[in-house]
Amino acid sequence: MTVFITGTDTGVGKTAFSYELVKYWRTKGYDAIGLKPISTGGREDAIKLWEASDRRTSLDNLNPFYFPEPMAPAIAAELEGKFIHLMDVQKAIVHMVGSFSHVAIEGIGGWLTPLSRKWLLRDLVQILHCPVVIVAHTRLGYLNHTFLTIENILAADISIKGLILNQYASLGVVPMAIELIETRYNIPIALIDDFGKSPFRCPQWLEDAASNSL
Ligand SMILES: Nc1ncnc2c1ncn2[C@@H]1O[C@H](COP(=O)(O)OP(=O)(O)OP(=O)(O)O)[C@@H](O)[C@H]1O
Ligand SMILES: C[C@H](N)[C@@H](CCCCCC(=O)O)NC(=O)O
Ligand SMILES: [Mg+2]
Repeated sequence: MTVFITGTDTGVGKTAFSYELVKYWRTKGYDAIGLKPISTGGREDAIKLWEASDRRTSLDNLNPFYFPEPMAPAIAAELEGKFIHLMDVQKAIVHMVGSFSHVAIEGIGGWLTPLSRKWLLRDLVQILHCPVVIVAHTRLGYLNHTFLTIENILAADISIKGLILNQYASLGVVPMAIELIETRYNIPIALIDDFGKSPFRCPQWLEDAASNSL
């Protein structure tokens, strides 16, 4: 199975979640890998996913496009005199997806992050035809960001596997907040605590999807 891990913003826990998910899949015996096709401002995310993936491929395969400036890829690439071609990114991802049983592809920033003057992250996911998992950090304002993200994904006809409400304990996500999301969009939700406090538990809906894919 392949899932695209997107978020409501940068810094919401996409890497943290993808890292735990890939490690979990591997402990279950799946040949799983985490990809970070595009990164800016360093390769830390890619290195984390590389470690979770037991370095089953090279760092360059896992993270083929990287730019030093910590900005939107469209800007970081131009500052280097480069341009991100959507088809090149798609090709690099498809090559990896074909070699592993379980793949978590981490996006970059939020859902509409610009990859170039022409393309957004959404366009990449559209041509990949893979379902998304949305990670939302539950700091105040997350409901608005979550609704905006969900609505845009659905409008693009992309399937949503589920929503991760990350570090929910810090805000104390209340039952009504969950109800507001569930009744409006009818998507599976998982609450994820701080990994320092409690061990990772794979959301049941992701678990079911993973075993069904074999
Ligand atoms: N559930 C969690 N438990 C502990 N730490 C977390 C958790 N979620 C996120 N963090 C921490 O919060 C910070 C931001 O998370 P992370 O790097 O995963 O965000 P991101 O969405 O991948 O950001 P980017 O857009 O830069 O890729 C990191 O220091 C990460 O370790
Ligand atoms: C620098 C950040 N950490 C991240 C890029 C975030 C882009 C945000 C773009 C924006 O919406 O302004 N890079 C990355 O995930 O590789
Ligand atoms: Mg990240």
